[in-house]
Amino acid sequence: MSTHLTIAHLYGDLMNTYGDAGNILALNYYAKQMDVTLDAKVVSLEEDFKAADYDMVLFGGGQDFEQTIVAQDIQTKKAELIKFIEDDGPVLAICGGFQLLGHYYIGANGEKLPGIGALDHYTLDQDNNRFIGDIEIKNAETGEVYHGFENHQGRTFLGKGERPLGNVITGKGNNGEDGTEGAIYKNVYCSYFHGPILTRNGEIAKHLLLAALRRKYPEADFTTQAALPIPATF
Ligand SMILES: NC(=O)CC[C@H](N)C(=O)O
Repeated sequence: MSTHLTIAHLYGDLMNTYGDAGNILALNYYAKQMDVTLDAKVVSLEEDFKAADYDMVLFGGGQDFEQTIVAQDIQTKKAELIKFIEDDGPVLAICGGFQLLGHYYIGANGEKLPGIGALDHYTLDQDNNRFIGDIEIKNAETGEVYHGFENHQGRTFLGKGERPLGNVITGKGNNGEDGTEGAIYKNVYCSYFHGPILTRNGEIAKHLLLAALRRKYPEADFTTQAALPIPATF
């Protein structure tokens, strides 16, 4: 059976710090082994996002300047993005993208940027400091250990219905206080990990692809794809 997935790369031309676009290369790598073809389309400023047109959404990180622009434009896509998420659409949101899926982000200059409140977290600023460095976390449900590199000013606090992507082993994570990193809500995976995250943590690529396949092809059997081994990168 031939399977195909269409990915919306949200603001891929603006929110592309630290090579987050490499996540598409990683998805392609795993999709090929799962016998799935992919196409990814950048959906940027003043372009329509229709939930029904996509099987997955990627939303990368960005600097405060780009985030200011995106925070305004994304309000026009808010209703369809929430529809996609509530309808179990798989999403990967990194750093600035993670922040803008929540209620708000306070930038380094103290400006409060609105998010879309699709997830219940919020992000505060910090005084003249950033969390920068290698990070390692462990997911409480699967026991999977993920590796990445974080570089963020924002301090995110999770809300209702969200569980962390992992608990911090080394590094700072969401806020440097509560030991959480990232968020999972329905099929939405959020993280501060660059690296990019999927090249270093193939399990997450697999979770996203399987979620998209099962949603798009509910009658099909993806046991073989689910058994795909993930090469260790360390
Ligand atoms: N790497 C990023 O996406 C950074 C996001 C945001 N500008 C922050 O500093 O927290």
